[in-house]
Amino acid sequence: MKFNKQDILKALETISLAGEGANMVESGAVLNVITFADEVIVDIKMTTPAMHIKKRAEKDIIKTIQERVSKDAQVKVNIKVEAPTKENANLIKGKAIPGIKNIVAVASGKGGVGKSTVTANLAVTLAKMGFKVGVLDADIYGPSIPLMFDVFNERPLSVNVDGKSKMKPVESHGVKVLSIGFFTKPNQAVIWRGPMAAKALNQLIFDAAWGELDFMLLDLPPGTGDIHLSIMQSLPITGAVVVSTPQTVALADARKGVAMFQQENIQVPVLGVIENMSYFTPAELPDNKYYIFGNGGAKNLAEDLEIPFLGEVPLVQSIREAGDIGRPAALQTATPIEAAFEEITKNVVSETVKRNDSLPPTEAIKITTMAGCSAVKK
Ligand SMILES: Nc1ncnc2c1ncn2[C@@H]1O[C@H](COP(=O)(O)OP(=O)(O)OP(=O)(O)O)[C@@H](O)[C@H]1O
Repeated sequence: MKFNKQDILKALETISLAGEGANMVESGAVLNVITFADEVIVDIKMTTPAMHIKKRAEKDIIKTIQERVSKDAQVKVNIKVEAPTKENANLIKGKAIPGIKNIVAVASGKGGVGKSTVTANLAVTLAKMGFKVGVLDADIYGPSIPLMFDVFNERPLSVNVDGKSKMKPVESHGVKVLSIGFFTKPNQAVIWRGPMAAKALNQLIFDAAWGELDFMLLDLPPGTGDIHLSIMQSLPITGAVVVSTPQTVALADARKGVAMFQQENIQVPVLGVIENMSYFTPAELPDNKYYIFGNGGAKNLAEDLEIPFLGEVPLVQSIREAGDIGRPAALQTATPIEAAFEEITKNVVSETVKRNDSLPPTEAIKITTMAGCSAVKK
């Protein structure tokens, strides 16, 4: 006996997949029906890999065909799972900026965890590796990058580029720097709404003569407020790095930070988590480690959220001192601090490359200088 394909389709029109209003023929879930002797093969596609929903669909199909067409039908159901394609998922938003290949936002949920310190050290390490680097200090609440690069008394000059006046970033330690702090008075609390901050930052990016950059690091304000939403939605951010200490309160805020980037209307890929102040090491006992804020918290968080762990930075007096005198500690050669930042920076570069590779070719922004990073050699 051979069954009629139309009868099978008619039977399948009486059932729908869980969560879908239309019947499975109308919704396009039924891909194909093949009948051969007493066999009926139904190919369907689903958007969920959930086992119990797959099982239920299979059971419903078999039951319906046997009830409505023939109880002798030997029904086989093939289920193909197709994840829904999210529009604009992980695409770079905003206008691409000529000459700037990657914008990496450095964020933290909690304040004071060392986000600016990490940004400054990442920047000088990238520059040492041969990348062209810029830092844009977007921390409107407490712009500390000018201090960390010893340029707090400087102001960007105006230069003429193709007949237009542009701001020339200040240069220090091989890194181009612009800060919102150059334009606000010291001791003045800045009260800005998100769109205002985003507009000011847009100017610092688009109306500045950055030249060619492999990486622009964006030092974000702490927290997860509307400022962040505006910045993320209006600037073409390649990816974000979240800095946290291993302390429970900082980790809880870092989790919120990651969630913010992964939010439906933001979708900035998270390149990973960096743990700062992982352990304290006194200068006179360099082999001793004291886990003041807890042990391994950020690594566990990264594992839990299934995002890369980019590395850890110890709490050492010289990092603070180096920041205060405006010469990031990673510039001190042949030190464990230099090695720690090199490791983290390599991881940031390789995660950026991976992220760019997973974009459609038209959107992909490639890094051209691969110096110092084995992970990017192809
Ligand atoms: N690993 C470290 N070892 C020693 N001191 C550190 C370390 N990381 C940061 N610091 C010090 O901690 C203080 C806060 O760091 P930083 O300003 O980088 O934090 P932040 O997260 O950017 O702060 P904010 O929330 O104000 O933006 C600074 O004095 C800095 O020098």
